[in-house]
Amino acid sequence: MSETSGRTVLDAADICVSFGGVRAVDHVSVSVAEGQVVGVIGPNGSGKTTLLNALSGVVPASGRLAVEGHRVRLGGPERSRRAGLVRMFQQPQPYRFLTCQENVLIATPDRRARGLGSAWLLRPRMLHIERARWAASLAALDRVGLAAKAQVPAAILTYGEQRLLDVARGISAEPRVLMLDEPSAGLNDTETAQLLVLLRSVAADGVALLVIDHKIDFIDALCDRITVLETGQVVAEGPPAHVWQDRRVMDAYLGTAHDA
Ligand SMILES: Nc1ncnc2c1ncn2[C@@H]1O[C@H](COP(=O)(O)OP(=O)(O)OP(=O)(O)O)[C@@H](O)[C@H]1O
Repeated sequence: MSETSGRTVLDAADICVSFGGVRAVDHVSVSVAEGQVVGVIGPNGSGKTTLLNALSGVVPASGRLAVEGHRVRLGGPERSRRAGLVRMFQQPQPYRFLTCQENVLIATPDRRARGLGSAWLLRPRMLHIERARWAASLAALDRVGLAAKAQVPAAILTYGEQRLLDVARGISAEPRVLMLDEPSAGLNDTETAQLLVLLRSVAADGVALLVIDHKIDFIDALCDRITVLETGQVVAEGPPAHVWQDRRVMDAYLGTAHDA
């Protein structure tokens, strides 16, 4: 793990989300550089998922969002997606009756020329593009260790494999920012360690990662920086070693043993 000094890819400032009288996210700012992994931790109900929802455009939010220096208007999932934000959910969400490869293929950007002219006149080119998409989908499955299961239905994968399939789909969507909500949930220690290596390799490709998780060892080993939320507000931020020294974080995560 190293703290990168790449250019900023995700820059979110002053993000606020309210549900009726509840301010779920309260003036939260977070930025992630190219190749960097930023963790978001905090107690249940502290606003972590809602922050990701705001950045993905699926809940009404105020504040400013920029991806690679380009402003993205909040509140539109398509706008966030077009800007390069890709979101993975708490529960793996494969299409259960499609094969693993088909699951990845439908997450792959489709750059085919459209229209009747394209369909016929550009046929050789389209075939070439389709072959490349199929090869890329297999490469993504290989990268997460699922190449041997490319042709089996997603329904028969274990829970851990479904998570890996989700990561393969995320990578194939060519994200600039990959946002993961509790990716290690339900994984055993070996699977969690494999996921850590995989996510670091995705970051090494230059993708900016924003990761919510409750497993502190996983977050500590994975992240370059950590943002800690409590009741919707940032209460600590910085490299892991700095954040773990924060008294509020110690109280919340390490109990009161440090007082002894
Ligand atoms: N759609 C919604 N409608 C009303 N309130 C909501 C909604 N979504 C979240 N909340 C509230 O917003 C606050 C933050 O919830 P959120 O799910 O973002 O927390 P979290 O930190 O992700 O929690 P957890 O770790 O349990 O997933 C909570 O008080 C929650 O009840």
